[in-house]
Amino acid sequence: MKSSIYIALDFETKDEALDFLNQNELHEVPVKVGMQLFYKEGPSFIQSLKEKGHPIFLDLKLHDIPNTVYHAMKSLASLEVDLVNVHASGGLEMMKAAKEGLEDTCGKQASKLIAVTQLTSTSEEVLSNELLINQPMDQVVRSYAQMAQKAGLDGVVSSVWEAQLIKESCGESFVTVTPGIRLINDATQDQKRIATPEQASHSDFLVMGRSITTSRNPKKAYEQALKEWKHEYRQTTH
Ligand SMILES: O=C(O)c1cc(=O)[nH]c(=O)n1[C@@H]1O[C@H](COP(=O)(O)O)[C@@H](O)[C@H]1O
Repeated sequence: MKSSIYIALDFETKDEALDFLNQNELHEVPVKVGMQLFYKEGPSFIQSLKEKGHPIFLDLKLHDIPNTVYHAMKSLASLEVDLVNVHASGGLEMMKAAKEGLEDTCGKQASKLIAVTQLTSTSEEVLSNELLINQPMDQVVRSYAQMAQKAGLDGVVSSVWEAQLIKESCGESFVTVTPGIRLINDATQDQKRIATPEQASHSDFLVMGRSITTSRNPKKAYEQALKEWKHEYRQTTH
């Protein structure tokens, strides 16, 4: 998998999503399909995106008992997308079951599996006051990432601000996927742990929705994000 930016297709219908991609000439770009569109349009939409050559992150964030997650992943495996995810808070056994479900269907060719550590919409305050987790965010994210690695997963979702710690703890090949990305001066909206593409030097993949999809010029916004991110890449790796 080449590092890239997944555009979050958080639209109401497949027609809206496809029009967005066509009108902005975003051909074959990596896309993320989440609950909003998948619940409405289902597997046939995934198939049509694949036929158009888009790499796909199917973001359904499974979180249930291990047996249910195992069978759900068996169903999702047959869609043969690039990336699927679960919530790490489902625990070690659930994550192992998710991986088994994928591999029992597709073997080593299965979709890559990643776990959400803590949502980028969760602040330190919410972590401690609502979720009653009394450890700093970066420690929680690190230990969920280590648990995901122990379960045999390929990587995790976190904010940009924990990506370096994850790489240090789990190794360079453990994949870091970071949403909560905003171009400079864009509104934060419901996100809490945001960063610009330029700050994302330890991310293997970025996920960007509204900064691109609601931009006046989405293609330009996408290219701008890639440029800022890759610039940072060059500075840190050479
Ligand atoms: O798993 C995800 O993709 C995800 C995890 C997370 O912690 N935060 C997060 O924002 N996301 C997704 O990433 C996208 C971010 O959208 P924007 O805030 O519009 O850029 C949404 O589709 C979210 O569902």
